Amino acid sequence: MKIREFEEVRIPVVEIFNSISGEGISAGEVVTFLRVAECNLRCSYCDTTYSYQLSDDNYDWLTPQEILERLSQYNCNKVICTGGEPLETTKAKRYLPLYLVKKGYKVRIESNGSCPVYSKKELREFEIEQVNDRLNYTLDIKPPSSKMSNHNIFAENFIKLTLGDELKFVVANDEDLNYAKKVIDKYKDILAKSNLIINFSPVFQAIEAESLVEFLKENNPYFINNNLKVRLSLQLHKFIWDPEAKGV
Ligand SMILES: Nc1nc2[nH]cc(C(=O)O)c2c(=O)[nH]1
Ligand code: SF4
Ligand SMILES: [Mg+2]
Repeated sequence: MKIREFEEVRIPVVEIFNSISGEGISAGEVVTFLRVAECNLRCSYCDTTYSYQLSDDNYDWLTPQEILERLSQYNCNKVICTGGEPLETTKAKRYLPLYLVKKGYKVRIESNGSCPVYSKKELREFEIEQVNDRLNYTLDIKPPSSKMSNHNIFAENFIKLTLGDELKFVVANDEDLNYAKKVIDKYKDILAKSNLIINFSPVFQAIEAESLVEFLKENNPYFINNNLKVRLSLQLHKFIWDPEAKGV
């Protein structure tokens, strides 16, 4: 889709709010969240089911121009595009993060890892030559407990990631940890080369953060030997606010 065509579409927006980024590399930074509707997955542990409950009162169908107007009220140049799934390939919402980059925002995309990151052609269509640090990805890798692990995209996406990008394993049990280890081992060379950060994040209240720390300590020699940057990531927003709260 070209930028001109994109300017004519409407996008289902669930919520826009300022908060601190709760997870990963950007944790603790004040950012504007832009949550688009709909998701191609149905994870067992989804904490944003309201983003895909199809009812018109849940979303506002906004034009790109209206989204820019809403964003400008938040006075922040950093946007986290989340959902739902922002990168679904068949939907116009896929191009919203590129549009925001084009308009001068620094954008991080929180994707479920089942959709391709942008191709060079898509960047060109939005008249973006070099993204540099204006566009970063946080890609989930869905483990067995999510029941969605057959949707993961691996090498084709990993190869396009660079410094400032990150992967996130949201894990609930030992089976998930073993799965994560296997994925990391299989793709360790690409992962090390891409300079990204690999986050381990516990499904809220499903696995003790302490046992995740044990896992990271145990596997640290392996991570170091393979030049992998691995971290624990807790969802700060679940500690600061009611874990069920929206818009935080
Ligand atoms: N504070 C805060 N940080 C977040 N990081 C990722 C979020 C998401 O829902 O994707 C999120 C969220 O909803 N709130
Ligand atoms: S990918 Fe994210 S929004 Fe979609 S079902 Fe899974 S947890 Fe929920
Ligand atoms: Mg979320």
